[in-house]
Amino acid sequence: MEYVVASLILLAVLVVGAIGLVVPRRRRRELPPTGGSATTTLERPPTAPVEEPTLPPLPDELPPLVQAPTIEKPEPTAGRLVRLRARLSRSQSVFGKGLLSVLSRDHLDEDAWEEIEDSLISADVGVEATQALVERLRERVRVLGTRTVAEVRQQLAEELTAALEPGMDRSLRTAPHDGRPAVVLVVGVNGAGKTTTCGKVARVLIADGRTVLLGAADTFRAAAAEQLATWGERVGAETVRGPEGGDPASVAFDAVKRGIDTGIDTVLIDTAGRLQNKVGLMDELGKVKRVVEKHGPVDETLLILDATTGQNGLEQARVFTDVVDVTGVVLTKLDGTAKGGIVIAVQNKLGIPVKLVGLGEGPDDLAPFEPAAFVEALLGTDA
Ligand SMILES: Nc1nc2c(ncn2[C@@H]2O[C@H](COP(=O)(O)OP(=O)(O)OP(=O)(O)O)[C@@H](O)[C@H]2O)c(=O)[nH]1
Repeated sequence: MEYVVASLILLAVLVVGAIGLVVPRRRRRELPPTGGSATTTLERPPTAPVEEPTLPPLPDELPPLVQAPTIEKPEPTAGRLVRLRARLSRSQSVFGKGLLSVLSRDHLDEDAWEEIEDSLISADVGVEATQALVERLRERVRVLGTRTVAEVRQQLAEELTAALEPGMDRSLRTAPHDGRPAVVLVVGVNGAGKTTTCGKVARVLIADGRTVLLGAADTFRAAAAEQLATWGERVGAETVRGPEGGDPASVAFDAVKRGIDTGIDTVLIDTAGRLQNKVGLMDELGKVKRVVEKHGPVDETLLILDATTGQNGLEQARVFTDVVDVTGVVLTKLDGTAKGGIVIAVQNKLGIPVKLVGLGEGPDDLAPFEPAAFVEALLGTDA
């Protein structure tokens, strides 16, 4: 019995001992390595001293948030009419091919002279101017007797140039004076090309080193002011605008004031298109001019005439001339008509010089008007 009790005690001791040996081993396997230490201290890994991030230095001028529009560099104006001569191709066929081929016939009888008159009238030269021109030409041909094509061409060119009154002053009064900008008022019927002409003239002036401000006195159409401002952005000219439907005279006044305050050379004022038979609108135009003139006289009032409207344009012109004292005509869209003779009619009837001609929709398709170069372009080189 004593042996049994002793064996049981020994067995119990062995079992406890065996458990004691096994459990710590299992625990050790489950625990993460402690580096020999019995206690696990959560230490951060050694770190380098925290440094403030260093920002690169700011540039003197911050780049603009919105990309500024690229300012365009227009072509020089000198010789533009010659460069754009091909645009007169429709008129060229009337003058160069039509007239010259008749004039070069061996015998110029009454029928031939009538044909010549008809061609000139259908090219919008106007009846009176045509008759005067044909009379002079007949006389020269009669006196000269024998005629070569070159001689006839020369005589026709001289007569056409004379009819264009080359002695007229065609300079644009755009230079600042008396400490204030020159003011140019741009007028005409709807769609004649006023806004486009303002933009083209601004380009020319800026290319010549002038500073320009645009006044959007067309307050009827928001799109018109927008169109003008776009031209301004493209060439680097500020545009003064007013609220839609606002008083155009007040916008024009503000534009000139701003031009004076900022020392601008030339202020170009674009007005709304108006029909010459709308009395209220014509009165309004008169008001625009009077209000602007509180700052000083308007230097140039340009009437924009669409060449494709032909003799109708002359009627419009007369009414505008009565209201605002037009100092120069810009004949637009000559590229789209066979009636280049309208230049002669305009000057002949109105006694106002054509100063500029529009020969396309492109930004540089505006040329100073030069009678001799214009006639050369009309007659063409191959005649
Ligand atoms: N072919 C041609 N088109 C031109 C010329 N000048 C202007 N135009 C075009 O004629 C259209 C009318 O021009 P605008 O400048 O808007 O005319 P606007 O007189 O200001 O018009 P409103 O403000 O409506 O009175 C546009 O499509 C121009 O591109 C030109 O010399 N030749």
